[in-house]
Amino acid sequence: MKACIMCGGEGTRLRPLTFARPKPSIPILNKSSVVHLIEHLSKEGFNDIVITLGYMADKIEEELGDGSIFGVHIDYVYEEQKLGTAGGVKNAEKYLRDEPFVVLGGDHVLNLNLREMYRFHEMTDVLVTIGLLSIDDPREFGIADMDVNNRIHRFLEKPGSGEIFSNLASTGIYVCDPRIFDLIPANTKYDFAKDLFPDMLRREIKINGLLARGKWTDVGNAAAYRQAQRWMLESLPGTTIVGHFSTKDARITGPIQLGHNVSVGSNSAIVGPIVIGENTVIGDNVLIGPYTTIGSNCVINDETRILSSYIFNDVTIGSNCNVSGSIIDNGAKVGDNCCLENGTVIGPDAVIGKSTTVHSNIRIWPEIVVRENKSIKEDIINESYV
Ligand SMILES: CC(=O)N[C@H]1[C@@H](OP(=O)(O)OP(=O)(O)OC[C@H]2O[C@@H](n3ccc(=O)[nH]c3=O)[C@H](O)[C@@H]2O)O[C@H](CO)[C@@H](O)[C@@H]1O
Repeated sequence: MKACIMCGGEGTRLRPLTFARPKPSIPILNKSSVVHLIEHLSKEGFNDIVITLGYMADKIEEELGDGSIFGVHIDYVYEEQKLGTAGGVKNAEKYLRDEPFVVLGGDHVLNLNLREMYRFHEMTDVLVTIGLLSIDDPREFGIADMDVNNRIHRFLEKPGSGEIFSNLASTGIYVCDPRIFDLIPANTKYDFAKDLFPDMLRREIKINGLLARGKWTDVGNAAAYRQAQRWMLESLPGTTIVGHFSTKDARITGPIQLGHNVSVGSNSAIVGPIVIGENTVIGDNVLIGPYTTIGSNCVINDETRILSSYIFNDVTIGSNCNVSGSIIDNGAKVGDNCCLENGTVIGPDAVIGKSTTVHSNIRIWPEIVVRENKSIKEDIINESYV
């Protein structure tokens, strides 16, 4: 079966994490999210994959190659200009002309039964079946009004208040018949949700919906990213500790997944679910709480507390720090006695001077150097803000 993954977007809402990488390459459990997606597709029998690329195309292509290590075959198509979601898929038409195919976003994290959705679509004569989920606040999504026979009668992209006629949100996962290409203009910016679906409904061309079962999120912003990490950590197997570590007397409670050569100092406590990459060094009297991932080659110094945070590779955190609900990108350095409050996002290679407090939901851009003893209350996007 065929799948098309849209990876052309710039991921501006996830800055500063998308300065150094495209959105699908942001790590979940220390592995690019698009790798998890390809592994899921492979498991579900979608072995023939085409990926549409735009922003930082080479990063994704380098990482995935021809797909053989994941048991799939991958072709790539490139967007010279922004083509939107449907326009991007139209650009891949030559790979998708001969049988129904599923379309997904490169930032999707899911365990949905896609094969079931594909089979459902095959039993109908419609051009597109939209995967729908019931969501409490669907304002960030397309919403659909669907009848008991799966037919969609209304569709509205990102409804404003007073326009929310349904909480059935489009997952942005579509099973399409190749005849759909006749409805999408070539080399033109054109979206499934903003252009194609409203046009089809206007022309009374049938669209089906299917209530998806399982977990799904798109990693569109930092909050969704944290949720995706949480889900994936919850799926770590039982009480196991996988991997190699050395310690004198640390208390380690699973589930924990460790890379090679992790060392944990004296009297430290690590409480899973947690993933730690290789060669990471954790000092004495450190507490690492549940729902945390730490990448490779990191150093966490003595007396520090890290809770529900996602720390990428080559990061150093000083001693006696409090890090809660934060995301810290590659190569960043946090000095001693710092406090990073919930929702902090620190860009790659940024430096936070010692005894600094970063207030909730603050973002610090790459390579910024914050001096000592600061209290950071607004986003730092260039040196003059520090
Ligand atoms: C307009 C559109 O389709 N909206 C849908 C999209 O919104 P959403 O706002 O999430 O759409 P995005 O702009 O994130 O684009 C979705 C995907 O398309 C890719 N992309 C985007 C633009 C582009 O020119 N090239 C490209 O490849 C992005 O990398 C991303 O993977 O997904 C939501 C679910 O997640 C749905 O509820 C929305 O109905």
